[in-house]
Amino acid sequence: MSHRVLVEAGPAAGVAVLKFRNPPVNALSLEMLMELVISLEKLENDKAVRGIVITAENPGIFLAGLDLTEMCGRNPAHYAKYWEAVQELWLRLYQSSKVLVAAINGACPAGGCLASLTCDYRVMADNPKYTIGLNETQLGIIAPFWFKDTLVNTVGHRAAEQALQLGTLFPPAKALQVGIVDQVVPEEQLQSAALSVMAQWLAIPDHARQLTKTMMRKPTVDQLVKQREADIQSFVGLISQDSIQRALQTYLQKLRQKKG
Ligand SMILES: CCCCCCCC/C=C\C=C\CC(=O)SCCNC(=O)CCNC(=O)[C@H](O)C(C)(C)COP(=O)(O)OP(=O)(O)OC[C@H]1O[C@@H](n2cnc3c(N)ncnc32)[C@H](O)[C@@H]1OP(=O)(O)O
Repeated sequence: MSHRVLVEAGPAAGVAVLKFRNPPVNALSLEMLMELVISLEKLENDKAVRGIVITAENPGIFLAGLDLTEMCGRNPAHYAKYWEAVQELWLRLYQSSKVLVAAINGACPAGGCLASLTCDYRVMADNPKYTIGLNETQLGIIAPFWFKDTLVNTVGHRAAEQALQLGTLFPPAKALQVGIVDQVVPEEQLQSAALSVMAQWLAIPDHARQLTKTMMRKPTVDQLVKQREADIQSFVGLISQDSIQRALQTYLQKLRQKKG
């Protein structure tokens, strides 16, 4: 039984809706990553499901990205286990044979942005409080190569380089202009817009669409698959550095003090 991920049958035949519900901010903790992987595996094996709308149960925060508490003050074995789970989720999402449509109904930084970038189409609610982007450099860390590749595949090299170096979090209109999202709609129309685009994608024969998706994404997937262990070791080495730990602690403290 999954607590942090809710899967519902969608209103249209062949469509499931996967909702994040990991309060307070839908951070990708180890438990949540594992529940997501299990939910996605079940959906992948369900022949009745052809498309999945991915959204947050509660509007406001789509996903707050990776859980910073999983990357601070832990031991190398924990960092390795955590990073392997992050890789696994990305591999499941990016290689999914289903049509994935992200209905972005809240803040979508870093790992949240990455998850949405693995989808085939992104619709974002037009709320200026919501932003999306790979903001790792603002935390004093760098986006790994496969985060970078996923962004480059979406927006092109120049826009990705600028967004990554600056760690830009784009509000909806700007995100649309850069191409990080495909559509911006009034908040109350988000779910219907996602279902409408899903219907367009499902009008294409599955086998042709799936083979095309694999052809487009395989080179990017292969890069990680062939160096998964090395990527884990790089992550563990980097995240264990005192300077990185200090940067992450400072960022977490700033988030906590924001309220005070
Ligand atoms: C060569 C290979 C090398 C590999 C190198 C790898 C290096 C890269 C490694 C890691 C990559 C990481 C990618 C990430 O995803 S890092 C996470 C990035 N996320 C963020 O920057 C988002 C931070 N959060 C926010 O901006 C806000 O919290 C927001 C989501 C907008 C929600 O705002 P609000 O509703 O006002 O809520 P609060 O800010 O008050 O937060 C409530 C509590 O939740 C805690 N929190 C928030 N975000 C996180 C998080 N990502 N992880 C853990 N905890 C989080 C926050 O501290 C509050 O806690 P508390 O109630 O205790 O005060």
